[in-house]
Parts: sequence; C-alpha cells; structure tokens
Amino acid sequence: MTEALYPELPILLVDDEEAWLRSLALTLRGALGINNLIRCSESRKVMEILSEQDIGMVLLDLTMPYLSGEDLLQMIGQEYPEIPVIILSGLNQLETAVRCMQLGAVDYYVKTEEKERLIGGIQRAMAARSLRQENRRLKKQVLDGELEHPEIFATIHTTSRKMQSLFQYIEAVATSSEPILITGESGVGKELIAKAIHQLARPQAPWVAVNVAGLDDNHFSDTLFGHTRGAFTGADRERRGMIEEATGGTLFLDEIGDLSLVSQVKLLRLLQEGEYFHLGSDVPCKARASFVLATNVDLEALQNKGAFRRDLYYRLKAHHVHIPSLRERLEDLPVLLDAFFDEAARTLNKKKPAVPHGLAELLSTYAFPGNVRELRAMVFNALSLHKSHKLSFDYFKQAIGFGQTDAPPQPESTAPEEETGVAFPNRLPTLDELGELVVTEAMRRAKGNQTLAASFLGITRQGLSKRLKKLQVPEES
Ligand SMILES: Nc1ncnc2c1ncn2[C@@H]1O[C@H](COP(=O)(O)OP(=O)(O)OP(=O)(O)O)[C@@H](O)[C@H]1O
Repeated sequence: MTEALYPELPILLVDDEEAWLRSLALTLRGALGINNLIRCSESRKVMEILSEQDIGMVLLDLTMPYLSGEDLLQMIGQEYPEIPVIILSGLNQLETAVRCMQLGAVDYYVKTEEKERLIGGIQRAMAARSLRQENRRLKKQVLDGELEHPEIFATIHTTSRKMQSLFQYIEAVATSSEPILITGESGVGKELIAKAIHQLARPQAPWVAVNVAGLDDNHFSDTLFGHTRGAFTGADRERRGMIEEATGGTLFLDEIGDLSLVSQVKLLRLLQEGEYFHLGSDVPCKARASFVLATNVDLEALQNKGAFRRDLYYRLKAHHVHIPSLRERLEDLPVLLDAFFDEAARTLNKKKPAVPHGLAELLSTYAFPGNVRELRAMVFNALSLHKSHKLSFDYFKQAIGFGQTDAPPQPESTAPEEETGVAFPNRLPTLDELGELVVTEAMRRAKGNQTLAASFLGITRQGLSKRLKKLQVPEES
C-alpha cells in the first residue's frame, strides 16, 4: 500500500545546502511524521514552485546565493500572504529576526541550536493554518448559505435549518487534521454524519469503524494498536491494529463515552502526539489516520462526575458536531416518512403506499426516544404488516401508545412546560369554555388536520366538525 501523504498540502524546504535539506527532512519525518515535503536548493525556483502548486508552509533559509531569504520572504508575503513562512537562519541575530517578523515570518529559528523548538513551531504553524482555512470556509459558507458538496449529504434526509447549518460546519472542518467529535442521542444519525465527513475528506481512502463500548483496556489497546508476536499468551502472530488499517483514511470510534479512564489516557496520547505502541513493543508508531469519534452520552456531565478526562474532553470539543434529537426537528418527519416508505417498499418488494394525510402530525405528538432509527423501524414494520390498499393510522397509533393510559413514558423535554399539566385561573372555566379550549388545542396540535384532531379528542370527524361550527373555529381540512 502506498503511504498516505502528511500533511495534506506539502511543506516547501528552501536551503542552498543539500545536506541540510536532507537532514531537516529526516528530522521532520521522525518527529512529526511529515512526509509531504518538497526540497528546493535553488532560490530562483521558489516562486515558480509556489505558482505551480498549493503549498502549506515554507521553511526558508536566510543566506542563499541569487535571492536571499529576506527577498523571498517579501515576495511570498506579497503574492501568497496565506502561506506561513518560518525562517531558519545560521545566525543568531536579533535585528535580523525582528526584521523577518516585521516582513511577515511566523517564526525565526537558529538552524543547529533549536531543532526541538522548531518542531513545536512547525506544529503550531500547521494548526494555525488549518484553523484559518476552516474559518475562511465557514465564513464563505455562512455568506453563501450554500453547500459545496450537497451530493454527500443526499442520503441524510432533512429540511431542518439546524441540520443544514451543521452540514455547512461539517464541510468547513471535514479536512481538518484535528479529531471531530459527534454527539447526539442514540439513532439520530451520528454514523451517517461520520461517513459524510469521510466522504468529504478522503473518499478513496479506507473507512474503519470500531465500537469501543464494552472493550476493557486490553481489548481496546489490542483492537486499536495491534500487537507483536508473543505480546501475551496466545499472541502467536503479529496483528495490525485498526489505526494501521485506517492509514490515510478515517478511523471512526463509536461510543467513546464508555471508555475506561486508562483507555482514555491512551486515546488522549494518540490524539495529541499522533503516536501509539503495538502491544508488546516499545517502538513508537505514527498514526496516519484521521479521527472521528462519537458518543450518545453527555460527556460534560461524565466529566463533572470524574468519569471522563477533562483534558480529553477539551481536546475533543475543538471540532464538535451535535445532532439534535428528532423531537427537536419534527419538521423532518414528512421527508423522513417519505424516504423510509420508499426504501421499505423497495426492500419488501411492495408498492409504495400513499403516506396517510396527518401521519406526520400524529407522530409529532410522540417523543421518539430511539430517534430516526425508531421511526425507520416503525415504517418498515407498518409496511410489512400492511395488506389493504390504504395504509391506516392504527399501526402507528399503537406503536406510539396513542390514547393508551399505559403509553410509554416520554422524555421530560418533549413537551413545553405549559403542556405538562393543566393550570386553571382562579375562576374555574365552565364546561363549555373547557370544551372550546380542548378543541382549539387539538386543532393546533394536529396543525389543522381534522381527522387527526378528532382522534386526539376521541370523537368522530363529523362530531368535531359540528363543534367547530358551533364554536365558529375555521375548518382548515
Ligand atoms: N436524516 C436521516 N436520513 C435518513 N436516514 C437516517 C437519518 N438519520 C438517521 N438515519 C438512519 O437511522 C438509523 C440510525 O442512524 P445511525 O446509526 O447513524 O445513528 P447513531 O446516532 O449512530 O446511533 P447509535 O448512537 O445508536 O450508534 C440508520 O439506519 C440511518 O441510516
């Protein structure tokens, strides 16, 4: 397998000494895993290289024949202000360093003395550049209000404004070298979103998904890092870990809220240093995969209880996608119903029934603790049981416990406060007044659908129609 290039945009090393270029390339590879480098020992070629391809960063020597580092720094600043330039000089001279910084260099290092500092400086410059890129993309998307790759999100059915904004954010951060955290209740579509991120950033590269729930620390380490032969009893051959399998692509770690504290330390080191050890080996390996992590647990609450490391939590929060529950975007019900009826009909080899009028309104009274997954299963069940020409409400009413006193409990947040109890003003309303209130409320909840409002009230549609006429409430449908 060919090795994936890191970072995504090459770093250009410019120095007239070939030997120094070679040694710097080796240092960067060893310390940071950087293998996407262009070496240039001819100062007059630098601008040509920059005009021919996108470059992520330039490391520039100061003293060179023909064009000096300062000349080049100025030219790069004028033509490519977005490219960070780090100066590497043989001289430890304060005035030169100050001049270079004034000309726009992001840092200045003395070649032989400051390799360690240089490595940290390059890491910071790469992170700053990628943040700037993300900010630019985000700004552009907020201004345009449009997605660059709507086709990637085509299988995620939604009309919700919140979801559209999430898609824009995802487009902006998908290629980041930082890990991306996806949170949301079970069944909201976290894995779908993780796959979209993969498709946006690295569609041709491997996608590897690991559910870490229930893995003790040994299993977690063995699964992710792999082991050497003889690492433990029974390890009679070497095994590649999932990180290696995901080289160049995406490693999706699901249910990270379930990780033990010991495994969290290892995960943090992996995300922070990009390094890990095979079980049974003390030779560090570089991870060359991008990380997308998901959980349906509230990590902040877990962190407050001491069950999730604070440093890991903050590391993950940098790029955070929170998917709202289905009950927070009930406007998605009609498109989801339509898509799932379509899918179910194809899968079950049945004719797609017309979605009964008012079904979305009926379902909007339910809390959907299992979110989109639950809705999808409901549609598949309804269609597999369905025989007559017209799909009836009955199956759905039963599934959501509609009208039953032992209906499944609904999460507290589903109903606004005023809907959770009945509060009367000091004067009790008369029965007629109460009837009017209940009918009006049923019509509101059913969004004007009389069949549905009638079923909320436990009366016939004709009965409701009569009451509406008496009350002079407009009849919408
Ligand atoms: N917006 C959507 N459009 C179409 N299908 C969706 C949507 N959201 C979720 N689904 C479907 O719902 C099911 C659950 O989605 P997914 O597995 O991504 O959820 P999850 O949040 O990762 O769940 P869990 O936390 O249980 O792992 C899948 O069949 C998925 O295809």
